[in-house]
Amino acid sequence: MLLLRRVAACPFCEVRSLLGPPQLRQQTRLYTQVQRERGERHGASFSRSRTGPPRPSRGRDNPRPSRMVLSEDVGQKPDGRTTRKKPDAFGYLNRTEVPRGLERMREQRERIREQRGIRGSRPATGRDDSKRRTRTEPFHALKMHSSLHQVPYSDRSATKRKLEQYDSFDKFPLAEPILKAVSDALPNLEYRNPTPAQAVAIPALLGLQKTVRTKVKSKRTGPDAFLLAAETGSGKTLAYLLPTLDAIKREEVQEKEDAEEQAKKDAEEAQANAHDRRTDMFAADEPENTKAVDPARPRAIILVPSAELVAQVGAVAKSLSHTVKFRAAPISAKMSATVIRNQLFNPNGVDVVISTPPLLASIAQTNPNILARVTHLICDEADSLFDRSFKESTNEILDRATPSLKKLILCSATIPKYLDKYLADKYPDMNRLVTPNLHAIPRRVQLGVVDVNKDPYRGNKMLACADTIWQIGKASADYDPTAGKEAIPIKRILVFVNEREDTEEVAQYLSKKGIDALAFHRDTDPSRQAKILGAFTNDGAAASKTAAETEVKKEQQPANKRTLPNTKVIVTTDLGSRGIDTVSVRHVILYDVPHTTIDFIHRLGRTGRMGRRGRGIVLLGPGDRADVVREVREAMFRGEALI
Ligand SMILES: Nc1ncnc2c1ncn2[C@@H]1O[C@H](COP(=O)(O)OP(=O)(O)OP(=O)(O)O)[C@@H](O)[C@H]1O
Repeated sequence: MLLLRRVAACPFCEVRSLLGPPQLRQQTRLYTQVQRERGERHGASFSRSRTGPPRPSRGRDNPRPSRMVLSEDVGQKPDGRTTRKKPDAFGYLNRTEVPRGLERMREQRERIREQRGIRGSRPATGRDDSKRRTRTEPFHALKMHSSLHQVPYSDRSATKRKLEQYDSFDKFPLAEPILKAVSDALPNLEYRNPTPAQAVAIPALLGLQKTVRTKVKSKRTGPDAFLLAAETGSGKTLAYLLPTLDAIKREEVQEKEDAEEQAKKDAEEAQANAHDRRTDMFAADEPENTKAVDPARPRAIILVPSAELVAQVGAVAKSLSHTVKFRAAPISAKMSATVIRNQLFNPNGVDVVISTPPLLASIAQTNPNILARVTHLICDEADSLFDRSFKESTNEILDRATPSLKKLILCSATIPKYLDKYLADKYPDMNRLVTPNLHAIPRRVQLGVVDVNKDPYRGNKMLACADTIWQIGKASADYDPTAGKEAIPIKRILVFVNEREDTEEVAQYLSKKGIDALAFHRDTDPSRQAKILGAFTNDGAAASKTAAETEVKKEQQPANKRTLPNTKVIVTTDLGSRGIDTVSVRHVILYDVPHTTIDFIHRLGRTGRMGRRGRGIVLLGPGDRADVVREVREAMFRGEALI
C-alpha cells in the first residue's frame, strides 16, 4: 500500500503519466500530507531506506529547499549513469515541436539577424545563412585561375524575372518581315521561342528599356554602347542581328520618305524658279543616297575573330536576307581578292559587312569611305576582339566609324577582367545586358575525368584519348547493317589541345588507332577546313548521315585493320572553341587541362548547345591541375558560375 502510494504520489517521476489528472492531484495532496507528518522533504529517493541516518536540523545554514525543486539524482540510474538518451541521427524524427534548445538557438539567430539589419524570413531552402558557404569560398584553385569578371547573383535574379515577359518573338516590336524571317534562320526547329540572351538583348537594342543603372554618368557623346554577355550556344547571333536589321529597315524607310519629301520640295522650287533650269538639271543628276548608287558603304559591320565565324554568321545573315531583303557581304582573308571585291563593291550596294578586324581595317585604309555610313558596329566574341591580337585593328575600325555610329554592340560568352576594366574606362555609360547563367556551364553538360596516371594508361595521354574515343564510339561500331537494326547517327567528338603543334600529332596517333580523326588549326587548307567543320556544324543533312553511308568507307580500309566506324573526331585548339556552332557535337574531350576558366567555358560550350545534352571528358595527366578540374566539376554540379 505504501509502495503504491509512493509510486502514484510523486508528481515529477515518469509514472505520473499513468494516472489521470484528478487522481494525480489527490495523490499529490496525500503524499504532501504524509511528508509533512514525517518531516521529510519531497524528492527523497525511493530507494533510500526509511531507517537512514538522521537529517541535520533546519536553520539559517540549512534552509528547507522549495518543494518544487527536483532531486539531483532523479534522472539517474541506480549506478549513477544518466538515463538521458544521446541524440542520434533519428533523434528528431516524428517530433511535432521544436526542442527547447533549438528554439533558443533560433531566437538567438533571429536576434543577431535583426541586429545586423538582415530583414525578411529565412530562405525557403531552410538553410542557415550563417552556415551557408559564400559564393567564392570553396574555389581556391579557381581563384588562382581567376580571370572572369563576377556578376552579382542579385542582378542575375532580377534579370530572370524580367525575361519572363518575352516568351515569344511576336512580343518584340520588330518589323513584320523580320519576324517572318526568324523561321528561315532557325530551320528544323519545333520551338522558336526567344532564348534568355534574345529576351535580354532585343528589347534593349530596340530602345524599349534602359537596362542597367550606370554609376558614373559621363558627359561623353557618342554611340549607345551595349555589352551582351550570355552563355555559349544561347543564340547571341540572332539577338544582335534582328534588332540591327530592324534599325536598317527603318532607316531605309525613313530615308526613302525624306528623299520623296525632298524631291517634292525640289519640284515645287523648280516650278517657282522655272527660269533657272540649269540648277534643276544638276540636282537631277546628283546621286541619291541609296545603296543602288552607293556601293561599299554598309550600314552595319559585324566583326568576328576568325574566317570560320565569318562564314557562319554570314550564313545566318544570308538566310534572313531572303525575307528581309538586304545585302550581306561576308569577307575573310581566306577568300580571293576578286571575291572580296565583288562582295564589297557590288553595284547593287551592301547593307551588312561581316569580316575579321585586320582585313576590314586594311580595306578601310585604302577606302576610308567604306565606314562613312555605318550606324551599327557589332563585335562578336568581344573578349577576343579586344585582346592583344585584334585590339589595334578593332579600335581602328571603331575610330573611323564613330562619326556616323549610333549603336556599338559587344557580344561575348565571357567577360574577362581585362575587358571589364577596359570597357568601364572607355564606355562608362555602357548598357550591360547579362543573362542569369553567364559564366556557368549548363548542368545538362556532364564532366567526367579520366586519370591518365593510372592503369592501363600509365601516363600515356594519347592512349587514354584513343581509348576514350573507342568507348564513346563503341555503340556505333557494333552496328551491323545486315542485321536489320536501325541506323545509328554518326558520333562527332571534339578533342581540344592547348598547343597548335599537338593537333597534328594527336590526330595522326588517333588515325593509327583506327579513328577517323582530323587536325583543325589556323594553317589547315581553307577548302579542307570548310569540309571538316561542315560535318560538325550542321545538325540537319550532314548530321543525319548514318552508319550505312560510312559503310562504303569501311570497305575501303585494309581488311586486317580494326577501325571505329561512324565516329568522327576533330583535334583542334582554341580556334575551334570560339563561336563555332557545333550543334551536332555530344562529346568534347579536353586532352589538355585548359589554362583558364574562360577556355573551360568556351571549349565545353561546343557541346550541350541550345538545350541539348553533352558530355565533357578531361584527361588528367601527370602535372595537370587536378584541383582546378575538381572545382570546375563542383561548380558545374551546383550550376554556379566559374570565377
Ligand atoms: N530562339 C531560338 N530557338 C531555338 N534555337 C535557336 C534560337 N536562337 C538561336 N538558336 C540556335 O542556337 C544555336 C546557337 O546559336 P548561336 O551560334 O547564335 O549561339 P551563341 O550564343 O553565339 O554561341 P557562342 O557563344 O558559342 O558563339 C544555333 O544553331 C541557332 O540556330
